[in-house]
Amino acid sequence: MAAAAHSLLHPPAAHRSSTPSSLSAPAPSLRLGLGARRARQPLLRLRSASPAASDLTAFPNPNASDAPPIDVDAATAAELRENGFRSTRRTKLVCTVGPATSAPEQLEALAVGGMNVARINMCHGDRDWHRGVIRAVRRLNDEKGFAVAVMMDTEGSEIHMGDLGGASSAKAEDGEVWTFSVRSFELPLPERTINVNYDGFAEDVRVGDELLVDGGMARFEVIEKLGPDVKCRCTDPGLLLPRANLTFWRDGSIVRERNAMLPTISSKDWLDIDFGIAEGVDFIAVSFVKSAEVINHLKSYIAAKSCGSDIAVIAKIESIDSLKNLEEIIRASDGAMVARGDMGAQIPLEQVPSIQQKIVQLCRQLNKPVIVASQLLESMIEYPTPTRAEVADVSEAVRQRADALMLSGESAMGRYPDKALNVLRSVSLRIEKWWREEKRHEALELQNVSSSFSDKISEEICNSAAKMANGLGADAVFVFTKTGHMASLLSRCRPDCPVFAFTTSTSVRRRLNLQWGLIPFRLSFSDDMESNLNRTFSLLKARGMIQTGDLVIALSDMLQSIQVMNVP
Ligand SMILES: Nc1ncnc2c1ncn2[C@@H]1O[C@H](COP(=O)(O)OP(=O)(O)O)[C@@H](O)[C@H]1O
Ligand SMILES: C=C(OP(=O)(O)O)C(=O)O
Ligand SMILES: [K+]
Ligand SMILES: [Mg+2]
Repeated sequence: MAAAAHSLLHPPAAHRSSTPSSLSAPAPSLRLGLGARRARQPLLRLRSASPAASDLTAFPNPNASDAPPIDVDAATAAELRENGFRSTRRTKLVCTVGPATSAPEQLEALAVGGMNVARINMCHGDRDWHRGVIRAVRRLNDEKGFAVAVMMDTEGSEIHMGDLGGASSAKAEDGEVWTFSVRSFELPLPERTINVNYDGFAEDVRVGDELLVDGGMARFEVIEKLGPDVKCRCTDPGLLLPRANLTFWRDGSIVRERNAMLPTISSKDWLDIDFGIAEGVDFIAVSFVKSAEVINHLKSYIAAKSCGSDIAVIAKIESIDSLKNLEEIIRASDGAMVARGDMGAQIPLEQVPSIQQKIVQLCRQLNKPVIVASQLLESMIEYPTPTRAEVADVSEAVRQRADALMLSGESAMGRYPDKALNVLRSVSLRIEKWWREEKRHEALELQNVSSSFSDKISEEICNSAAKMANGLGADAVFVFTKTGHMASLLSRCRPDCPVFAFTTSTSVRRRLNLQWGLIPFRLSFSDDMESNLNRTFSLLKARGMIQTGDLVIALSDMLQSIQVMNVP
């Protein structure tokens, strides 16, 4: 992993003869004549007095790898060629991969359809299956130039049912008596019997408690306790799915006895995390986060274990505790997920929309990417078109300008994964366009997020560049960034035009793929902005992705500069 990332810093084969000192001279392929010279004369240049951070300086290695000069996928290139900058999709799309989408050709169809991040849910599937999916996504990226990131979502230790002995679902009818038990059974399971993963379950529930499956997909009343077995009568019939979440309620409140003491990251989760680190996943989403402490703990664990490779930690906001400690959790994390499925099982449903909006805004203030998840297109698990209400829900998340939308069952086990993805794509495009044209988005007053002076400069540069881009009607902002930080600060401003983020590392490129409005490219570059720009223009022009005359605002985190220019 570390070795692979390192080799990506090497310049492309075509520039093998370059040495650091010769970088400002145009490389042979950059003899563009008049156009190239024009690019070296920006209309405006602002440069801060602060010296460039030394760790941001690129030193091309003369033993270059055979990496192509720029990594871009065919789907993005085609989109830019056909529709131009203005109509690229800004909202990112996360697809949960499951039995309906795990074959290589199904994954490719999702990538072509706009999947930016593939999510694997560790509640389901086994190690070999997960490994197969992660490697298939990597292969797709290597062979087809995609930058699909992989997100591993932990199981967490909340109470849930077992896997129904292999059945894909079970139906509970009104009045039926079912046994919920912590015993382990031989297969096949006795009729109307459900395993529960939490040993304290039978002790904690009381006769008269209400038991909700997945927040109300089915309801039971506890009628009798017999040692490890709890007999429950179905009061609201419904479908039971493998590993469905269980909550129990007493006098109208959710009961959180000893289960509130369960660790957020279970021992099984730690093994999964080790596996994720070894396989080089890009994101780890932590289920049922209760405090910032667990996020800090995981981040130090990853730093110690992964020798330099950077895995981002996403806090899933889905429990009452996570709402109590919201701001400190988000500050500690690299991003958040509004996990509306379990959240809706823990708080009254009518509170979910306002909490969603609050989390989305808070994440933007704190410069953390945010994903809106669960039931966006739930009916498309079975039907080829969404309900009007689902389209309205997706539109609202896009209007709030969340970074990303997520499919769960729709892509994991639904009948129409590609159609569901296409609905997210077309609704995002339409709403984004509408809001841009009508200038309908409320101007969010962005507070300062930077602590160091150097970061403050970057932040001010990004805020100004976004404002200039809107004011000048720029076609694109280009940002050359090593760590991705400046790209994320630009994304936070939600400018009217797309942001082309050029980074030397494939892992940074994949991580940026979760963030609103960023089109990430892998490119080796130097700290000479003029030569970077010339080279980038020529590479993108050769692919038909930009044209002479396009108005570009270019930033770099090496020089902390802003340039405004027309593409030569
Ligand atoms: N790896 C997998 N193997 C089998 N089924 C899966 C897998 N991932 C997801 N699913 C199915 O897709 C459904 C929706 O996925 P998701 O929302 O991630 O899980 P959950 O419903 O457990 O929260 C799951 O209930 C499960 O039926
Ligand atoms: C995304 C969620 O988590 P999971 O699918 O893992 O339950 C959720 O609860 O909304
Ligand atoms: K999960
Ligand atoms: Mg959940």
